[in-house]
Amino acid sequence: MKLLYLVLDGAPDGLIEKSSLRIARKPSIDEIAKKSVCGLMYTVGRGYAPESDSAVISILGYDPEKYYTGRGPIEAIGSGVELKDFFLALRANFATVDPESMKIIDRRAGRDLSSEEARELASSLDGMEIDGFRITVRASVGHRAVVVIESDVPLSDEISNTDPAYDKVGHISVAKKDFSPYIAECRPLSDREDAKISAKIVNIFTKKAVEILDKHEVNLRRKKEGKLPANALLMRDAGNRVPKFEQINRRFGRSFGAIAEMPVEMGICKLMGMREKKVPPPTGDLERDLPSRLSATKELLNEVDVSYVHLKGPDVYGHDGDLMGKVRSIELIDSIFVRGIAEELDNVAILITSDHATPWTLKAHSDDPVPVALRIPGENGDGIECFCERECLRGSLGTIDHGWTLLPMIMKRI
Ligand SMILES: O=C(O)[C@H](O)COP(=O)(O)O
Repeated sequence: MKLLYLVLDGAPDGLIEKSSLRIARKPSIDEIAKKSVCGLMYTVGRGYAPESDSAVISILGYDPEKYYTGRGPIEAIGSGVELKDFFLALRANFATVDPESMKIIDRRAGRDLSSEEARELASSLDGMEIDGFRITVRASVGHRAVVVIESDVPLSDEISNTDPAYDKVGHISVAKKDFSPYIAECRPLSDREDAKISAKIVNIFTKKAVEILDKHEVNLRRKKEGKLPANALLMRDAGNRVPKFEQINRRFGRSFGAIAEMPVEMGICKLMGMREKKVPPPTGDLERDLPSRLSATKELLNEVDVSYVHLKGPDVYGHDGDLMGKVRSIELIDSIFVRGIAEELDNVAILITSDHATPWTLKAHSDDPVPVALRIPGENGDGIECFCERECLRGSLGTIDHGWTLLPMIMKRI
């Protein structure tokens, strides 16, 4: 039996009264959930407020503690950057800072940076040399970018983030509830010489980037237009190795395909050997974007056994603390995407879940468990009323402590 694996990025808000999933009018999703077995899932593990990368690796069946090597290399691959033998890759955000004090005014430069503006800004930094190391800077979607330090010798990834919103716990980065609003000094996390070198390059690059970006014509124009300048790069999740996954098709004996909107998810799916079904980059307007996701999914369902579809929408509103925006994004996913695909799913199992919670009350990822609904045609469901945290809490799947156990269990059932 085929499977549609639908991930609503950041949709959950936790077991709170005003949960977007509870408030949103989503008849198509709720209809599926009613016929599903349901539960709650800690996508990485209890106590982790994961980023999308470790969470997606986990819900695709791979323990991130064993496989995860940092977001940087994954974002680089998802952004089409060629990684040579020795490198250090970091996820970056174009952000707005006070260039004197390095105080962060907005971690995402107002979230209105166009991909064209980001590309122009990235190209002003791309190819910079620092102490003989060449720096590649590649813009991806909106405020997101990747920085790759190329080297002839191995570079250590044991360095801290300059983005204060995320902390490294081992290799895995977790969102912080509170943080000091300044660009953090990159620190070596070991006393090895190569960690000190990596940290030094990152700090020099960070300062040079602010000098160059603050004077860049794109930012002079943005300031004139009353927009925030994207005059800094916040960096996080350094990695010097590409994760090696057993190819997912071989692992589960089924063909997998992926539709995703962000380089990080596309990078993971590419590394697992999934067929990539490209869609236009998100415009920030779900009504405009969802039809192309829907048509691509209909095609993918005919091409592979398991279609992994990762929709970004709700996460953005969670980060911005916008409850009604988040509710609206879920309602649009329901009315355009899920209602549109429902007629194709008569003999297809569907799994609906999320990679992590991004509570609008927190404006960040949280360690709350995410709801799971698995509908297998011909099998009875739990009859829950609505796809949300509280209803799924009482589902027959119970609480799944580690997301990477879910897919292996499902693949045995369908
Ligand atoms: O949108 C993304 O890339 C991440 O999910 C959140 O990252 P940000 O907090 O840096 O925007």
